[in-house]
Amino acid sequence: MRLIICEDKSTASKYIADYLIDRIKSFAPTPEKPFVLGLPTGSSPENVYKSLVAAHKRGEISFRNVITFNMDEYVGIPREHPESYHSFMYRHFFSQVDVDPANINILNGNAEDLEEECIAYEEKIKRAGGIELFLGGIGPDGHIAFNEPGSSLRSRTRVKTLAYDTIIANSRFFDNDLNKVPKMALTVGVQTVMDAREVVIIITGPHKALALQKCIEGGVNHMWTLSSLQMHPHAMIVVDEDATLELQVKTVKYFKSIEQVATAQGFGQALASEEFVLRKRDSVLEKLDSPKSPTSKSFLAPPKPPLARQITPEFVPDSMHQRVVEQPATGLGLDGMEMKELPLSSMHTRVDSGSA
Ligand SMILES: N[C@@H]1[C@@H](O)[C@H](O)[C@@H](COP(=O)(O)O)O[C@@H]1O
Repeated sequence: MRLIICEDKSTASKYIADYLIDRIKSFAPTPEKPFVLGLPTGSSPENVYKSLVAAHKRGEISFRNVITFNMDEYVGIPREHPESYHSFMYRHFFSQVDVDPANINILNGNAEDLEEECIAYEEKIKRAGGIELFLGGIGPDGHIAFNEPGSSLRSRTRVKTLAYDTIIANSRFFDNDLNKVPKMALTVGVQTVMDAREVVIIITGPHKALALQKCIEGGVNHMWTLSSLQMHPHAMIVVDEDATLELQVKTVKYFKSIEQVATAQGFGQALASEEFVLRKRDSVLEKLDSPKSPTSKSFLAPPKPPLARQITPEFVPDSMHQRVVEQPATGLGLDGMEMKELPLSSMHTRVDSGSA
């Protein structure tokens, strides 16, 4: 893992925007070989989008051959709602760059079948060749996308009920009214993020310092879902100084020193070769297209027949003894034991009357 410590939020955002531009340019995407980019919402990436838009307007970067997959979306608020993640993305990014609308993917929180929507999303990511780079932010409780504390680290795209902390944190976008904040969302899973070839996370502000500390210095733990990144071969967390407040001095020194050495030696993120990635992508597509491949619907449990309620039988009061089935006298007693085996002696005869 790399931890890039920047002076403040705007430097951190600029660092990420420049990094993304370099990555996309050196990938040289084409319609046949698009760059697949995972994207977040939230206040943390806003300045990243601003820098990307500015670079695009200066003619420095094109998103024509970029396919995007957003991390999450609320369930049950209209797409046009100003706080839906659809609106956020169009406002801050998509409407200002040359991304092809057909290449934009955002979960539909109003889908008729939410479960199917999530399964189809996972399959779409696979068909696009997997995510090349997933950009993300975190909540103050260390959640990534909407993978709240306690989420399985193997989770995939699904419906998620939001944690109370998240509802409080996000109420600032809903007139500080908890009742207006949606209580559920669709989100990519921790494993969906982990499957990306590279993950870049932005964390800024003192209110996220504890989460950063838990995620970097603590163990891999489902209560701080970002900590799963410890298992990712190409993870980079970009932070401002304030976010490092809870880290040990030696942690900060270590990460700063490895970056200094990397800069001095002229190397950066060491990713697997492109050839390797393309080979892997082809084998995934082959599997998906094989007749044995589970289609989206077959991941679901077989449809259950509708609940048929039996008509309640008429209640006819009777006396208890009528319900006892009369047994023919067989000479059998309890549990089919022959009567003669039962020790039917009176208690006093069983008392050992031996010496007093
Ligand atoms: N689902 C989103 C997360 O993807 C995002 O990382 C988080 C942080 O938002 P902010 O950057 O505004 O603190 O907000 C929401 O919970």
